[in-house]
Amino acid sequence: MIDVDGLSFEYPAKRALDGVGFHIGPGTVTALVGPNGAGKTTLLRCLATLELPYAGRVLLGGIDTAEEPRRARRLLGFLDEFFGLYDELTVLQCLQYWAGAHGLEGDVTVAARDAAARLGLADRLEERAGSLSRGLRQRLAIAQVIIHKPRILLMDEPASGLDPEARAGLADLIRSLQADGMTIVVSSHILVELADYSTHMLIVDKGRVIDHSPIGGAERGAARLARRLRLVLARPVAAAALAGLSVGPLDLDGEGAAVFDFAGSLDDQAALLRDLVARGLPVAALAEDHTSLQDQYIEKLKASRP
Ligand SMILES: Nc1ncnc2c1ncn2[C@@H]1O[C@H](COP(=O)(O)OP(=O)(O)OP(=O)(O)O)[C@@H](O)[C@H]1O
Repeated sequence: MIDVDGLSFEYPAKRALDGVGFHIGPGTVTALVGPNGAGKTTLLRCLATLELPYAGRVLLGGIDTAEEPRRARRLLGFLDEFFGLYDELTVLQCLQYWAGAHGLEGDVTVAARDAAARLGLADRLEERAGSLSRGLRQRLAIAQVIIHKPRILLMDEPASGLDPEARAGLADLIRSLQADGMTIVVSSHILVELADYSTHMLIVDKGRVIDHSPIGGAERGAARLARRLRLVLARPVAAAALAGLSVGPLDLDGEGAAVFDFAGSLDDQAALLRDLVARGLPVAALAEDHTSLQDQYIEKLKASRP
């Protein structure tokens, strides 16, 4: 759905992207991560046709963005890190305006109300955008860029300024947009949250792609079949004590912890826990592993540096 080849971009005194290439499949959610100044925003702006690369190609749904930018833009929703709103308009008017600007057919008010409801803004329709709090402005900006149900959604730091409840709401929204078939790229520094909904991680550093891989093993991929679990034992045990488990052999580290992909249901997870306890193992925890994305990121970044 997104194909990038040999992409380079330079600001007057800085090469921000240097021969970037990758392929993003349809229906995936890609976490775009990297240190400050790595080139994430520049990359998203090139994908969104807002910057013209000095070398390389970007294809969106097979459309070359340099040759047919207007056609490519119809596939796109883009949330800029520093977005602007029409402060004098109400929430409803902002959304009606964007629905009209995208040439939506049918009743723009229905589309506007629908997008507002998805972002928890249904009771704010008559408030002026200029009077909204930072987090509510962020939600309105997101509603604006999904109102035309784009096939590709690019978001630069969408969680910044959102309170914890709204961030959880954003994760739910991203999952539901993915379920609608949208291909999504999200740049963020909050890896624990990205792990909640991303299927792939694309790491950039110093304008280059360091790594691009599915999160939690290839079989997880877009279908999110497997979850990553972390087992923690109160003390290390002999490998033989873990033989014959339904998940196959587990590789305990020196402190008695193991991280592994688990394709079963929550009932299967409960059965695994019962099995571990029945074996007399000192189980301190068996839960979804939310730290692994951060660990993977740090490891891959370190490995890429001399
Ligand atoms: N308008 C600009 N003019 C000159 N240099 C720029 C400009 N915008 C970005 N840069 C430089 O290009 C490089 C990439 O910046 P970019 O904003 O794409 O990084 P980023 O990964 O999004 O960073 P952050 O995580 O801090 O938002 C940085 O070295 C930055 O200083």
